[in-house]
Amino acid sequence: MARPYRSVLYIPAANARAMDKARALPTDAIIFDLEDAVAPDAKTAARSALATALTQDYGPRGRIVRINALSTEWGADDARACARLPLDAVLIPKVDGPGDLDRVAALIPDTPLWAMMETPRAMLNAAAIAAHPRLQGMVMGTNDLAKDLGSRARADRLPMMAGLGLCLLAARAEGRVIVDGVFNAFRDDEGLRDECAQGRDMGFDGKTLIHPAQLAIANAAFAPTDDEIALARRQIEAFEAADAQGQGVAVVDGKIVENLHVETARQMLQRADAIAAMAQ
Ligand SMILES: CC(C)(COP(=O)(O)OP(=O)(O)OC[C@H]1O[C@@H](n2cnc3c(N)ncnc32)[C@H](O)[C@@H]1OP(=O)(O)O)[C@@H](O)C(=O)NCCC(=O)NCCSC(=O)C[C@H](O)C(=O)O
Ligand SMILES: [Mg+2]
Repeated sequence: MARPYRSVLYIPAANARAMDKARALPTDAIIFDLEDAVAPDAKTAARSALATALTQDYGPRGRIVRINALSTEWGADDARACARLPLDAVLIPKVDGPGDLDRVAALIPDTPLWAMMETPRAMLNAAAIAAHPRLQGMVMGTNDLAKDLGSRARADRLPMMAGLGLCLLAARAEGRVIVDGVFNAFRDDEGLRDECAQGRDMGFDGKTLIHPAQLAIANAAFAPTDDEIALARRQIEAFEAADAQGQGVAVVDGKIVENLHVETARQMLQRADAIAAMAQ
């Protein structure tokens, strides 16, 4: 069963207390961050603290490590350290194209790779990045993207829409996971709820988060609701009954249900099962 990624919490790898605390947090996955959340003079200590933290049990939570870019003085050592650590994926920042994945893949033979989608060039190369054979997931880096675009922050995220849409199309074309960017105002619950709803409507699997207070909102926003689950069950039941009578279409609540809707309904039930399994 595919793992859910409703909530993906960044934790600075320099913060041993927060990494320990995360073992009990209701997050689907964790990004242990060696990059932007760690100051330059704390990079080496953070790498050691991360190695210690990863000896602990994180239960069903996905363990993703964001390394520094290979163009920095820390990137290659980060990648070599990750090759020896128990983790589920390595997240590469500032990816511009598939060559950036090749270079990290050469240092880390087996672990799945994820790409930060946060440069204008990455938006234009999204299809090639998504098609890289080692890529498992994409994370939107909307802060860096806004910086490079020179765009203004807007509640409706209009300036982000072209990039978000291109990355979603690319990820879905290749069957990759894709997680939305962070919401910086971590005490603004209403703003976060709105942005999660927008990301969910667009098709993202979940949202990256910066504070534990954001977890419950993202987990709720990206999970199927009880109504959606009930409707999915009724659609499957109605379609199977129609199919048994040689008909290719059923009607539920005044709307047609065809094969493709049943596929969506089954995927939704699988997602609900995967979420329920996280809670056990
Ligand atoms: C934003 C913060 C600096 C706020 O920290 P703080 O002031 O300590 O918050 P609180 O006092 O409310 O914390 C309460 C307790 O929760 C723990 N905590 C806080 N944040 C986390 C976390 N992320 N994971 C786990 N636990 C966390 C505190 O330790 C407190 O615990 P306790 O002491 O037991 O009471 C801080 O939240 C933070 O550093 N957040 C992460 C920031 C980060 O990782 N930034 C980089 C990723 S975002 C990014 O790079 C975007 C992307 O690349 C782009 O371009 O868009
Ligand atoms: Mg960034």
